[in-house]
Amino acid sequence: MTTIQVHDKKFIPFIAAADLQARVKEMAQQLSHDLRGERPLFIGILNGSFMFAADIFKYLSIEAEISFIKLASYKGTKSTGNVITAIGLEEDLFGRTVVIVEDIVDTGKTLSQFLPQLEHQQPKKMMVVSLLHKPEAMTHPVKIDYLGYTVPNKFLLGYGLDYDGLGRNLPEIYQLAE
Ligand SMILES: O=P(O)(O)OC[C@H]1O[C@H](OP(=O)(O)OP(=O)(O)O)[C@H](O)[C@@H]1O
Ligand code: HPA
Repeated sequence: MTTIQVHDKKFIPFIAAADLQARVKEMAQQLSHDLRGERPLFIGILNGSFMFAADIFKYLSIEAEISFIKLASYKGTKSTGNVITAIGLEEDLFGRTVVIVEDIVDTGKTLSQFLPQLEHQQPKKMMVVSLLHKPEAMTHPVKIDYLGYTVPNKFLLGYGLDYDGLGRNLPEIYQLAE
């Protein structure tokens, strides 16, 4: 792994592909243990989570379903601020064990606005799995039930994470060079 350039910025290696795979496998084993017999529904939040969701799902050893949704944010009224809606959620969550899969919880804004909407459907349990979390950036607290890595408040790239559309295909994670 060496320094790379994407658009106008330089990125340095942060988490190697083999380390990521080992950590994702560990998380999947923990989930398989904790959710045995539940037939959980995994919901990946597009676009960023596609690679992490595919890998963690591949390593599960229990019966499970997976679906993906895209979140769209539009300006609500002044009092509600931005409103986030889910596109593509066809499953009924009532009574289900639901596992939300994110690549990163950064400020926490996305999930803190979106999770209450899913709770309306009255799932039996809802939990959050995130590969990465930046505690220093958190302005909207979100409970993460399964976390891969706590990371510093620096822009990350690769393994699903993009910089202006590019870099999602990288199998390792890079950090913006100072
Ligand atoms: O905690 P937050 O500050 O809300 O940030 C986290 C969100 O940001 C990223 O998505 P983004 O909106 O960049 O869309 P993308 O997944 O399509 O890249 C990421 O996949 C999370 O969904
Ligand atoms: O660090 C990041 N990199 C790319 N996309 C992101 N979305 C939230 N945080 C990040």
